[in-house]
Amino acid sequence: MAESSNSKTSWADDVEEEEEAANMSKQQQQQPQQQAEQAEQAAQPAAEEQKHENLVKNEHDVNVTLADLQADPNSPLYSIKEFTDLGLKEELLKGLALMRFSRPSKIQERALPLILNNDTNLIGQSQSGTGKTAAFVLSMLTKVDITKSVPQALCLAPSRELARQILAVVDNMGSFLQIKTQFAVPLAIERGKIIDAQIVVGTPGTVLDCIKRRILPTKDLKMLCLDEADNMLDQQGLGDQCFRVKGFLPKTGVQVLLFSATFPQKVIEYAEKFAPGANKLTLKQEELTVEGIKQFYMDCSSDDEKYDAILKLYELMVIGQSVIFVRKRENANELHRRMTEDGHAVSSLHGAFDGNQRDKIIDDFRFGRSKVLITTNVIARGIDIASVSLVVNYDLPTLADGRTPDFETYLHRIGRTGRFGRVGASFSFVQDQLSWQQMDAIQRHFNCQMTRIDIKSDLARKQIKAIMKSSKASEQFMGVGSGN
Ligand SMILES: Nc1ncnc2c1ncn2[C@@H]1O[C@H](COP(=O)(O)OP(=O)(O)OP(=O)(O)O)[C@@H](O)[C@H]1O
Repeated sequence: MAESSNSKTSWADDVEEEEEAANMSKQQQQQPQQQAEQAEQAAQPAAEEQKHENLVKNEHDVNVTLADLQADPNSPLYSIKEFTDLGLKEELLKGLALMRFSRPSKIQERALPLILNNDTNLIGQSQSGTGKTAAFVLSMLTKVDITKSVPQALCLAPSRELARQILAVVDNMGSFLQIKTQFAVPLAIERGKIIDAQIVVGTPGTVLDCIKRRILPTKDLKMLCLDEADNMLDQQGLGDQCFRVKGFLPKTGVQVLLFSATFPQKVIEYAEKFAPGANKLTLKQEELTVEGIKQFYMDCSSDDEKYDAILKLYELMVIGQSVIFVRKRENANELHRRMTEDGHAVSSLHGAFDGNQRDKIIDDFRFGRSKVLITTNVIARGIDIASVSLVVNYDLPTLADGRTPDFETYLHRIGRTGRFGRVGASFSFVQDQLSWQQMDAIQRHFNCQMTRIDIKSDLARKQIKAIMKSSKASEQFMGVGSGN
C-alpha cells in the first residue's frame, strides 16, 4: 500500500467516518422508492434516444453527433466494433439496448476482449466519462454463473454514492439476467443474513467487515474490481482495506480489474502488486484531459470578491446543473449557509451526513430536483450525472498539506461534466499567490490553458451562458444512454 504522506484530504475521511459511524444493527436495505427512482432513471434516456441523430451545436459552431465522435479515431469514444462483436450474452445485449448504448467506446472495445477471453488481470485507464463502468460491469455480468447463488464478483468503490451508482448500472445492464446484487455500504446489510447475491458492490470498510463476520462468503469469488483504483490504493485507509479484502479471497482464480481515469506513476507500482501480471490499457499524459470541457478561471482579490463572484455565477449555474467543490466540510456548510441566506437554492453534500441523508441529497441532484450542489471531494470521482454542465472549483484541490495542488483530483472534479462526449465548462477561482501557483502548476501538468474570465463583465457572462446552453443542448441531443 502507498505511504499516506500525500493522501487526499476528504476522501478517506468521508468514507471512513461513514463506515465507522455505521450501526450494523440497524438493518436497512435499499429503499423501494430509491429502486423505483433508479428504474425511472434507466428509462429516461428512451425519450432522448428519439433525438439521437439530432445535431449538437457546440460553442465552436461545429455540429457534432455521438456517431461523429464514435467515428473519430482521435476520440476516446471511437470504436470499430459493435457490442455484438464482443461475445456478450444475448441478455446483456438487450440490457445495453435498454440503456441506449449503440456502440462501445474505446475502453469498452479494448478492455472487454482482454477481460473476457481469459482470466488475466487488467489495469484500465481512460478519460473521465468514457464508459469504464460499463466495461467492468459487463465483465462481472458475463463471468458470473447465475445458477449459483453465491457471491462471485466483488466491486469496490471509494464512496457510498459511487458504489450505489455502480450497483444501479449492474441492475440496469443485468435487467434481462436473473441476477441478484447486494449493496455493501454501512447500514445496507441485513444483520445475520449470509449474502447470496452473485454480485456485491460496496465500500471497502463494509465489505471487509462483512467478510470478517463471515456473512460474505469469498470462496466462490472469481472477480474483484476496483473503481477509482488509483485513489483506492493510494490512501492509507482505503488502500489498507482493499489489500485486506484481497487477502481473504481465493489465492488463485480471481481476476482483478483496476479502473480509473488517472494512474499516477507512484500508484502504478501498487496497482501492479495488487493485480500481478495485468494487461495494461493506459493513457499518455497528453491524453488525460477531456476535450469537451472548456476551462476558465477567475482572478479575485479577496474571499469576499470570490463570494460575490459565485453569486453572480449562480443564475448561469442553474441553466443546467452545477457542482461547486470546496476543500472541507466546514467550507461546504459555510458556503451553503451564506448562499441560502442570500436567497439561492443550493444543496450541500459531504461525509458528515448520514447515509440516508446522503442518498437523498444525491438523488435530489441526480433527478434534477436540486440544481446546484456544494460538495467536498466525496463526489469528485466517478459520479455520472449527464446534466452537470458546470463544475466550479471554489477552492482548488490540494493534497492534505493544503498547499500542493492535487492534479488527479482536479481532473476528476472537472470530469463531472462533459460526460460521454457532451460539452461542459469548469470555473476555478484564484484569490492569492498560493492559488495562482496551484493553478499555474495544474496548467503545466496537463499542458492545458485555462481562460481568464471576469464574471462581472457582460461579455464574459454571455460567453458562459452560451457554453451552458450548448452543454444543455448536448445533454439533450447526444441521446446517449445514462448509467445514472
Ligand atoms: N457505449 C456507450 N454508449 C452510450 N453511452 C455510454 C456508453 N458507455 C457509457 N455510456 C454512458 O457514458 C456515461 C459515462 O460513463 P461512465 O460513468 O462509465 O464513465 P467513466 O469512464 O467511468 O467516468 P469516470 O472516470 O468519471 O468514472 C454514462 O452516463 C454511461 O451511461
